[in-house]
Amino acid sequence: MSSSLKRKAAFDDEGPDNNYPRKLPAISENNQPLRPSKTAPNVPSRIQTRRGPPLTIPKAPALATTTARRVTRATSAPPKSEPVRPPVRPTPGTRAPINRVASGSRTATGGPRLRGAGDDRFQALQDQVTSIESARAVDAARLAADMESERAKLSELQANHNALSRELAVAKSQEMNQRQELSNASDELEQMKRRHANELMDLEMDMKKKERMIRELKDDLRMCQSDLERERETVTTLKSTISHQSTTQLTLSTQVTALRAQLSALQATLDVTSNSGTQLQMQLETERRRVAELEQETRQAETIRRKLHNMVQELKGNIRVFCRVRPILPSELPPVGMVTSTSSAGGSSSKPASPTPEDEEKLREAAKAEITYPDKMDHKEIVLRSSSESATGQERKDEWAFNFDRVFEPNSTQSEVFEEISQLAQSCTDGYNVCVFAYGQTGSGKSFTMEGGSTESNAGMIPRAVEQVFRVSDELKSKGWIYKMEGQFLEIYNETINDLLGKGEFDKKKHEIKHDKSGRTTVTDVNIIPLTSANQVRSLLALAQSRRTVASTLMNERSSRSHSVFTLRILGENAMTGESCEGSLNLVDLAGSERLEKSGAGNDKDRLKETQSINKSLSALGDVIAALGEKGEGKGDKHIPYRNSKLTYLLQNSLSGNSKTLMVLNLSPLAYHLNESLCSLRFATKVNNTTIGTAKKQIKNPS
Ligand SMILES: Nc1ncnc2c1ncn2[C@@H]1O[C@H](COP(=O)(O)OP(=O)(O)OP(=O)(O)O)[C@@H](O)[C@H]1O
Repeated sequence: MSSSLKRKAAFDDEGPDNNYPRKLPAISENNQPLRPSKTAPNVPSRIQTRRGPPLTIPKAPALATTTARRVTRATSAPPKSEPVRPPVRPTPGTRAPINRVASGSRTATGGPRLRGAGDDRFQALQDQVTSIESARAVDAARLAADMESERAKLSELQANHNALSRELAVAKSQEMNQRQELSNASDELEQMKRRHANELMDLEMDMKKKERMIRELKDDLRMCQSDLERERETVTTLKSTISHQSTTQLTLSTQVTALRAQLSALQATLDVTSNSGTQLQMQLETERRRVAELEQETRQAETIRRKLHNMVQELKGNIRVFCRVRPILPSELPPVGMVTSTSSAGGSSSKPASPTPEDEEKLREAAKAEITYPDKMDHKEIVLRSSSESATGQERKDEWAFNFDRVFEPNSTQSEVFEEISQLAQSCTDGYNVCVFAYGQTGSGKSFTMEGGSTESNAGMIPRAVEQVFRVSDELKSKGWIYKMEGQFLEIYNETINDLLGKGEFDKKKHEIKHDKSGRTTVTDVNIIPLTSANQVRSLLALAQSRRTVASTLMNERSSRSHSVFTLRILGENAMTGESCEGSLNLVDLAGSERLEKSGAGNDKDRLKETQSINKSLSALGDVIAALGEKGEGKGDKHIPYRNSKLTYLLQNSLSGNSKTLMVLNLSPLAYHLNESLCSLRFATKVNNTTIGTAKKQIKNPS
């Protein structure tokens, strides 16, 4: 049995589904009642009670016995003789007959009515009891024997039972041990599982870490491979370079050897020449001193050149006049069809024909005033002619000849005009005040001469002069001169000064002209722009022009009805000689000089005012020039009426003292403008004959 238990425990332990110990069925500590022995089915309860726990459940006869015993105690008399009936053996489950008899006897004892029958009955019962008693005795003996055998069996069983109990106890303790072991093992297993899970987790983390490391290493590897590839390429390049250089080195080392040989030869020569070197050093020193002397002489020569240049300018006369006649413009030719073509037969055709080149030329000739330039050498003379019919019907021919410092024909270029002016522009870097006027009637070419067109070739006097000043100042840097330049651009319209480089608030701001004792002229509240390049000046001129154009939409052709004055101030210092100078270049585009009746002002009040103020300022200019001329002729302390107009007052310092003034007289080539041209020529002659300086010009051809 213990082996079977062991086997069961082992099976439980080994069972595929039983990972955990299964609770074994409880074995009762108390002995279970054994099944009733087949050999002693009706053991009386009394015997059983005496000898231990009953082996069988007491049966009905036991009850009958109890009842009989009670009856026996109640009646001590012996039962009447009656045929003994065999005792009725109660069959299991049958009780009623005996009970009924017992209860009937109890009732019978209570009443006299039942006494006779009862005695019989009692006797019968007594007999019965006796028989039962004897049967019982037999049964008891048999029972005792059965009991004995049962007891023997029982003790055998008991022994078996005890043995089994011991085996069971052993098995139990073994099982307990095994269970303990099992529980320990399962605990251990649990711990192992936990450890395993932790280790697994650690391993997974490790693995992830390692995978990451692998990835990084792979990346590194890739980079290293590309680096390696590059390095390999570099190495290849370097190898080729090295091989090339080793060839070069070989060549060079050969050359070095050759050069060393040359060097030693030269060393020998040097030794020979070193002696003469000392002599050359001395010569060099002498030459250096000579150079310094020459430089000093150059500087002195520069100062002398300035003086001579000034003298030449003075000898030419301080106010010089150039006359320039502009070409006829295509727009000034008479409209096509006005002249009958000469090629048309009979000349009577009323139908207009397209003009031939000859006709064009004739048209041009007819429109042109008769102007000639007889002095082909010096270009100083201009002659105007006109033919008209006198009152008597005779043809009258008039001729006017004028002499100026230079006359420019219609085909002359801007650069040719500037060539003559450039010396004046240079004077202002020498510290002189220079003033260039453009004078002439409206449309005669003043603005073209002063400002010019947009291309390089037709740039006017202002941009060219500025460029020249910058160029000369650059050249003079080598002689120690450093120049600073600044510029302003003003307009005088109806005797009001406007700042063309300001905000364009024309005729609103009040500007005043001031002269200080050092001969410097300033205008209040105007923008003075530091100038750094000729290009910058060009854009400033364009800005001024645009401001004037804006204003002209309000005031109708403002540019021809106002004077414009561009002033470039130059401050120079020579650190070598310690000299300093301050000069200015005033470039003036005067308003149209036409007379009142020609101006077309008529009843237009504004035009009338404009023309009057133009005339006032131009005649004031004439008066100033005349007064200066008289003063120059030595007519004492002649008053110069500078204050008569804003223009003359502004240019006061440029018209006197060490100023060099040039007037460019612009003339229209049109026959229609002949009279205006003559007026301008007369005014210019007056100016030209004025000498402010030491030399006086002769009047060659008074008109
Ligand atoms: N030497 C020249 N060569 C070619 N064209 C010229 C010359 N002089 C003037 N012109 C042209 O004649 C026209 C009038 O010239 P400009 O405007 O300079 O005259 P102006 O005297 O300044 O007139 P305003 O007094 O109205 O300003 C312009 O179209 C100009 O281009």
